Amino acid sequence: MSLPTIDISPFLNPSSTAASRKQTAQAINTACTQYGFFYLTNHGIPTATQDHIISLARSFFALPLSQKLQIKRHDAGGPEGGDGARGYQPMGDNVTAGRRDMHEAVDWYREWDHAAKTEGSGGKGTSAPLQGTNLWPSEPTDLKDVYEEYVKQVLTVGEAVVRAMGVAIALLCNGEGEVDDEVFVKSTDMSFWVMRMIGYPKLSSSVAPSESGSTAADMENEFSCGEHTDYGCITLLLTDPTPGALQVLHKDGQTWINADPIPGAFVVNIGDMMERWTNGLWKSTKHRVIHRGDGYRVSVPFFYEPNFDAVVEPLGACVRKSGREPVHQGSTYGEHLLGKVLSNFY
Ligand SMILES: N=C(N)NCCCC[C@H](N)C(=O)O
Ligand SMILES: O=C(O)CCC(=O)C(=O)O
Ligand SMILES: [Fe+2]
Repeated sequence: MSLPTIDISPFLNPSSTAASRKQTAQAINTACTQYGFFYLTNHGIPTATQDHIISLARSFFALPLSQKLQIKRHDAGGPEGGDGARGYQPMGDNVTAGRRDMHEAVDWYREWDHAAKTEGSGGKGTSAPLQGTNLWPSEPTDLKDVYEEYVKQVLTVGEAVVRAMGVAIALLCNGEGEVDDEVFVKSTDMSFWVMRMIGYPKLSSSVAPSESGSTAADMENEFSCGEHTDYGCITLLLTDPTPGALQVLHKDGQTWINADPIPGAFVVNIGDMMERWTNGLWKSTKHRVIHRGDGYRVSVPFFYEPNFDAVVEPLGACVRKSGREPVHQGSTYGEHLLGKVLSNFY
């Protein structure tokens, strides 16, 4: 079993035909209904740029801990402010489902000043934990410039994918009433994006997940990143070539599929907000990382998320198409994100 591939070029190229866009949209429907994960090709970001992003990440993680700690994140903010969940998180600090993940990471978010459209959420309030300024390492010296340029490029790709997803959902729910095929574009036009640079040492334990008789130490060493769903709209994942690390849960709920990297392609998956909008027609699929292969693995997921203030609720046509009650009564993406971020640390 392997994941489908989506050619996004019809949504990036202004002279593409309606037929080619429809073909891409239909392929997205199949991929998101069956897997919630796919490979994305013809996205316009050169392989050399992707390789540069990965090699800078590798150089950063190879630095002495004391140097990495210069941009350490201390907390997820709070009423007195903090670093807004931005900065370096040492090995074992991240927690998924109550267990330590065996990875280290740096997070950057959209700068807060521009994140909120309204006065209310721009002030200190419930959003305080995410207000802060990005922390950039002084080494590698060109990391900040290269990553900031990459953010601009990957935002263009994210926009094209959610545009295609709007067309896809309108096709899928055709006949179930009005569907605004720009709904995802409008709700992400100030995307409160997150970029995360992750380093994974090879796990030392040889115990398989949940094998009985494993000791406490083994358990701590079981997952590079425990099983979870992503929080928002879509994730555009870039990784080094290490195979066998990222695993995606098949919708049978039992089989883990290896999402091995394909050179030049992004691994894309949908997050919780996309599942909510589509009332479960598309699934925010569980995935995990177990790195027992060779070498130190690095990845850089880019989370293309809704606006902080976007109200996300099931679309009427999707509710009718699904034949189910609405899966959620609606809330802002910011509220959903805060609930996640505040429970993410050891
Ligand atoms: N989607 C993001 N930001 N990915 C990092 C998630 C790792 C899972 C997280 N600790 C959790 O418990 O959900
Ligand atoms: O490193 C990877 O391959 C995936 C990471 C991931 O799932 C996440 O950070 O949300
Ligand atoms: Fe993830």
